[in-house]
Amino acid sequence: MTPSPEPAHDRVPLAPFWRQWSDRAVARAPAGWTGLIDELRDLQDAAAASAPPAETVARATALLADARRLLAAHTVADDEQLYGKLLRLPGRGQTLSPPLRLLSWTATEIVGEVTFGRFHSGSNDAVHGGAVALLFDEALGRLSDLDDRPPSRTVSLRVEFRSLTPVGRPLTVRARLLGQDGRKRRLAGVLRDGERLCAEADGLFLALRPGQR
Ligand SMILES: CCCCCCCC(=O)SCCNC(=O)CCNC(=O)[C@H](O)C(C)(C)COP(=O)(O)OP(=O)(O)OC[C@H]1O[C@@H](n2cnc3c(N)ncnc32)[C@H](O)[C@@H]1OP(=O)(O)O
Repeated sequence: MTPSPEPAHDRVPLAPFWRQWSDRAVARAPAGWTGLIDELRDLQDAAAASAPPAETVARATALLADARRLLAAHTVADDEQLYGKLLRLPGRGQTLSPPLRLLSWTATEIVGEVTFGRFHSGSNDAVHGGAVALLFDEALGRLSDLDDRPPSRTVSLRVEFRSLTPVGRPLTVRARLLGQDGRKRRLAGVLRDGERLCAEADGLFLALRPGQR
């Protein structure tokens, strides 16, 4: 696999399993679905950042309950859900972890950009450590399963927090495949704010056997 000539997240090569998984969700997604997910992400940040008066709390709670009832009327099994499966989109259509935008990639390295919102703040405008681990799981997992490699699962993830990870600024994440030994893939990642190292991680991913979920 050669480095991408025109880096763009939606051109990241997907292995057959993930391409099918993602394309099936794209085909079933109704018009406006990605707008709903973007709104949900903005809502999480707005809720985390606000200190509203009681009338606003009551109105927002009623609106949220309405939205929840509308969506819950269309609950489906995990296999049929759309959330998190749009792999060609930064954030892949989910709000658990902040959108990871892949800027460049080879078979053994990806570089991406991420901005944490207030929703992922732990305290003092610093990102919660668990959210940093979430980002690494996402970035290392994405590289682990890139190209034609069979799908894998994280079996071990170790994170070292080197300095505070700021909220609201574009950060760079770099993941590398260090080696493969049978089903085992060793990966490492770094998260930087400009030149400053915020955190680094190493992980072990295990390729699933055929039929294993
Ligand atoms: C596209 C979206 C990107 C997002 C990516 C997100 C990725 C994730 O978060 S996945 C979710 C979190 N991970 C999980 O839930 C995994 C839970 N674990 C499992 O399901 C199982 O352990 C599974 C299926 C991965 C492997 O089970 P199984 O096939 O029975 O493997 P098993 O025989 O136990 O182990 C295989 C080898 O790995 C080794 N191994 C297993 N776990 C570990 C570990 N934690 N540390 C070190 N080695 C390990 C074993 O020792 C064994 O080594 P050897 O072959 O040398 O004896």
